[in-house]
Amino acid sequence: MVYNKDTTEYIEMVQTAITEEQMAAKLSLQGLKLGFIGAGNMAESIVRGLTKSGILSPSSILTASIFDDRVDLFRSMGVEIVKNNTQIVERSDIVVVSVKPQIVKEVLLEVKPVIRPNHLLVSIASGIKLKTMQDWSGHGRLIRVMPNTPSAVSHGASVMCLGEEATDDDREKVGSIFGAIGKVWKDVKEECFDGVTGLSGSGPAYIFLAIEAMADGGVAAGLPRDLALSLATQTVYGAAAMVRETGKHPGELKDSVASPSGTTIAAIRELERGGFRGVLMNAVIASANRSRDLS
Ligand SMILES: NC(=O)C1=CN([C@@H]2O[C@H](COP(=O)(O)OP(=O)(O)OC[C@H]3O[C@@H](n4cnc5c(N)ncnc54)[C@H](O)[C@@H]3O)[C@@H](O)[C@H]2O)C=CC1
Ligand SMILES: O=C(O)[C@@H]1CCC=N1
Repeated sequence: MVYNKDTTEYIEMVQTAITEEQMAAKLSLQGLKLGFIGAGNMAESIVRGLTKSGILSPSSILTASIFDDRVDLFRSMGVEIVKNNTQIVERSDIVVVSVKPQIVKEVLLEVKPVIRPNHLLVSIASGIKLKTMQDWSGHGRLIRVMPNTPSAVSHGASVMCLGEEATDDDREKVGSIFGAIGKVWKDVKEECFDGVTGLSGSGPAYIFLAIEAMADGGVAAGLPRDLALSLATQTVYGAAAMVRETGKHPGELKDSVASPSGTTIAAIRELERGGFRGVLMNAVIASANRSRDLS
């Protein structure tokens, strides 16, 4: 789409520095109401990312919460708070089910009487399959998504899988929502979802742990705490950017840091002695197995 410089969309694009693609996504979501059943950490990350992207205004988003502090937090972001889960569905076009997997059945049975054919249900619950969601909700217009919390700062990783009655337009709309808060893989087979949960769903926590541990190492080596934490953070950020932007294999990039008989190879020897790679691999598998158990 090429914009005429006099259109309001073009002026808004220039003023807010959003891309043409983001503007097209924004226009496709105009007038849409997005409801969240479950106002927890992941819902908060999605809402923060969406608000930052400008693709949806906070007033187009609604939720209800059973805990006052969560209500206050979402209200402070400009989100509309309604009385209960039933009202969320009645007032929304797309409803994101963002409660713990153990609660999904209860909330779907609760809202089932007010689900209409025009509603699109999106589940982000780990382990709960599309078929199970369809059985509980009596609704086939479903999309399953596995996002992650870096969505809050526009660096999320989300994968999607369509239920049998979801349309191409549903796919594009949900793709635009999650694409506005990071990268999205729109057509991932449902059988990959446990592995995705183990890798990118839970993965930010492994890296937060690594950043904390590297900073602790810096402190142990005599650095001030704030410098150590800033350096650990920037090092992880820079390493991830290098893998992404050079397209090189991480092994090749690792080799370029490790000089013969130098400091890095001495450190890598310690990591290998501690089973670093095996531990990380096992962490991904443990999370994937837990996701499988939940289904
Ligand atoms: N936290 C994360 O990094 C990710 C979470 N997920 C999935 O997102 C879902 C939510 O996870 P979190 O946000 O971490 O959990 P959370 O515990 O922070 O949020 C769940 C929210 O649901 C609310 N809730 C409980 N019962 C309710 C009910 N009957 N009706 C309405 N709300 C109710 C709770 O008050 C809470 O605020 C889970 O299914 C999880 O598997 C998926 C990807 C990443
Ligand atoms: O810990 C959990 O169960 C959720 C799912 C993926 C990340 N957090």
